[in-house]
Amino acid sequence: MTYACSIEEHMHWKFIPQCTLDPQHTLQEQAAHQLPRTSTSPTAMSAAATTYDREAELHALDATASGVRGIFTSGVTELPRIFRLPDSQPLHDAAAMAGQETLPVIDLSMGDHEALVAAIRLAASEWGFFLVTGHSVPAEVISGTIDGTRAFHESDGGEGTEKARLYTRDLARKVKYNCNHDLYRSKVASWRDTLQLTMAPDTPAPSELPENCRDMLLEYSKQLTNLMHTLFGLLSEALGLNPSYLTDIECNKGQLVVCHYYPPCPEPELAMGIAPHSDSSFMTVLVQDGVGGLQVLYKEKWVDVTPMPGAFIVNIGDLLQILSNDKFQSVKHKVVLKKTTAPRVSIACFASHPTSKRMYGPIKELLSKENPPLYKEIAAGDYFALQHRTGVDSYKNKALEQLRCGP
Ligand SMILES: O=C(O)CCC(=O)C(=O)O
Ligand SMILES: [Fe+2]
Repeated sequence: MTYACSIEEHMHWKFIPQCTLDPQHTLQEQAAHQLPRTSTSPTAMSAAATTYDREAELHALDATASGVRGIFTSGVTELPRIFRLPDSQPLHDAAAMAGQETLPVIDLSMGDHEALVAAIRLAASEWGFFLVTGHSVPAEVISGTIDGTRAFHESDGGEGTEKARLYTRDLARKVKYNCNHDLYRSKVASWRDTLQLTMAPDTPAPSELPENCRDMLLEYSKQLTNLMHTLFGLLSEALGLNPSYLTDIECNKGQLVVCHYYPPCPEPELAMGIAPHSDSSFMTVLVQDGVGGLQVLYKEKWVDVTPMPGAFIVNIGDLLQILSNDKFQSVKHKVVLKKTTAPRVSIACFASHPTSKRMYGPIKELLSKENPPLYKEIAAGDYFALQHRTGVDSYKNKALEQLRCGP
């Protein structure tokens, strides 16, 4: 969110007009076409060029309206420089020390309710991340939504296409497709395209959704609202509150569904799928296909989230860390790229409401003399803006730090 957070996207962006370039052109051709005369040449996109106009190349990529997938299908064999991580990228050093631990797996269908609440409490406080099985989302809804996402991203771009219709950085649009929500702000672009849908509190008209996965997305959104309702109930109980507490304060009122597509990358070790970030949501529920690449920071080591068919990955967002007064952790995660010929698809569903004016701070019932509030109150919408301003870096969460009460 920010992703580098998905939801942060609501808070920024200048609108870039759509482009009608011939999708058959390679990105290099289009870049050459659009670069200023003083710029290098088609090779400006390549890693070998010694000087390059980064801004122009970002605009050239944006203008294709075909994202990273368009670069991939143009047949590049070298990673374009806009995606190249600096040699000293410390995050890669940390990636080298991958932890052996595995994420907790929680079976929602286990009969013992107390044991279930205790398992959620432990996972949310120690890891901030866990897998859930035994949920009631039908397998065909999950696989259908993943397949629909893949089909959308692999459909043609260019004039008159669904992709061109949806390609935008306009914050007001509820349904948008683009490449890197932070393309013009981040130092390094990520090897990823995204279809983003604001599904609640106001659901977009079905005609706004991509045609090939419209029904699936509506069904997925409904199922995820129900799953999140269950999870918020368990998390409320894990905090010692009544089960409806978190939904009563509207944690499940907003929903953002973010469908990521990571094309195969020519030099995966030099690029990033998603830079390290924590989610500014209350909670995020993610499903991934079988490719893998998601890593979670646990005890200062990056731990792989190995794909588990049918399981959802749940993580606590910053706003729930605030509400819980640090009883639950919002943890950094990132996506590394695999050496694979298969694209990766993941769908993140954020319980978040970036325009909400409702104030959130540590829950009063959790506070005492021994447990004073650790954070100031903030409106949900303002928190997203704060995270946007402060940015994210590898280990610190600057937005949370700024909200922390003084010593
Ligand atoms: O693709 C993934 O596995 C992670 C996505 C993510 O972290 C996000 O959208 O915030
Ligand atoms: Fe995330």
